[in-house]
Amino acid sequence: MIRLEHVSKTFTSKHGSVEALKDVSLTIEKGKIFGIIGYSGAGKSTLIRCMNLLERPSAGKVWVDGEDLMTLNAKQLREKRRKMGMIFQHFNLLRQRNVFDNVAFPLKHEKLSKQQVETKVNDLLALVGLADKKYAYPSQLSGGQKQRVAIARALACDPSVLLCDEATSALDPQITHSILALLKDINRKTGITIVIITHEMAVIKEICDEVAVMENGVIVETGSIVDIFAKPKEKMTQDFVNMAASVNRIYTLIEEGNPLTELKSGETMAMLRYNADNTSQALISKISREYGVDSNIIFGNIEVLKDKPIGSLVVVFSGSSVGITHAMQCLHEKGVEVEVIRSC
Ligand SMILES: Nc1ncnc2c1ncn2[C@@H]1O[C@H](COP(=O)(O)OP(=O)(O)OP(=O)(O)O)[C@@H](O)[C@H]1O
Repeated sequence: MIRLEHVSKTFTSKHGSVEALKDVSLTIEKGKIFGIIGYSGAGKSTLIRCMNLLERPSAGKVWVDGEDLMTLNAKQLREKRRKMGMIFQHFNLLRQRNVFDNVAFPLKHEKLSKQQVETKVNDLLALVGLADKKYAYPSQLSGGQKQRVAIARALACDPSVLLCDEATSALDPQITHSILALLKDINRKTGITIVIITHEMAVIKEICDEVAVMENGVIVETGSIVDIFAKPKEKMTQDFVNMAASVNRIYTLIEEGNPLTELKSGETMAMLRYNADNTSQALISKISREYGVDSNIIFGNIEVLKDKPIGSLVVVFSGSSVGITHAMQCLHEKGVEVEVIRSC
């Protein structure tokens, strides 16, 4: 388990100081895949680097598996970090060493025989699907293959935690998918805790159990992936959720003045977010029957997250203004989040 308590980090230079983290508290349960999302400069990298003290917090405590990292001396911290693997956006492989030597590199402190190292590295390369690239050099590998080597190297000392700093940001969507599938598989097989920082909600959606949303050095919202996608509370979270869904195109279409988004007098356009608890109910027919409100669905998408259907619809309601108000109230009472986009 990772626990941050009131962690702050201020960078000071001759140009002034930057408060990269402001009183951040966070608990990541053992065995979870935990995502941290935010725009550039939100403080994500600083936060993940505080988890293994690559960055030392200016204030606060960092607990990993019951140990307060801030109290460890340099040697103890080195030991601890060996149990906390880390991978990076640009892989950070040793260019002059082949794949085998890159993966074997962290094992030099492990007091293993040559044969044991050989077996360990072969097992890790098999795990990441690179058994046939043992003698290749990083320059001979694709981006996805380099990240697989980095993952094997990060797992060499059997860590309890794997920290992923924008690990898929340099990869195309298909390779990103395969790397995330690999991380998920490793999490399932080994029970390792995985922390992922990213600016892409698609990454969070594909792999994480829980997510924290960061803005200006603060965690603005945290929760299970299902709750965050179904009921995002903060504006920043809503923006990220919309970004991952095709329904967010509605805002671009409105800006572009697309005829699809034009409303007639008395119409209201709304975003409806529904979750597993209300997807099976015929709510659109219900509001039509009970309040005489027609619903024209402009966009819709449904996802299955953690085996639960989560969906969003962009709908234009028409009917009497009282009817529309009651219809939206009724949807809200049934657990559907209703956000009015525009009315005419
Ligand atoms: N070593 C440093 N010295 C001074 N300021 C820093 C340092 N590292 C980060 N910062 C500042 O701290 C803030 C948070 O940076 P950080 O890299 O943690 O954000 P981020 O969310 O990871 O952004 P990105 O996605 O662009 O990497 C930024 O304003 C950044 O300029």
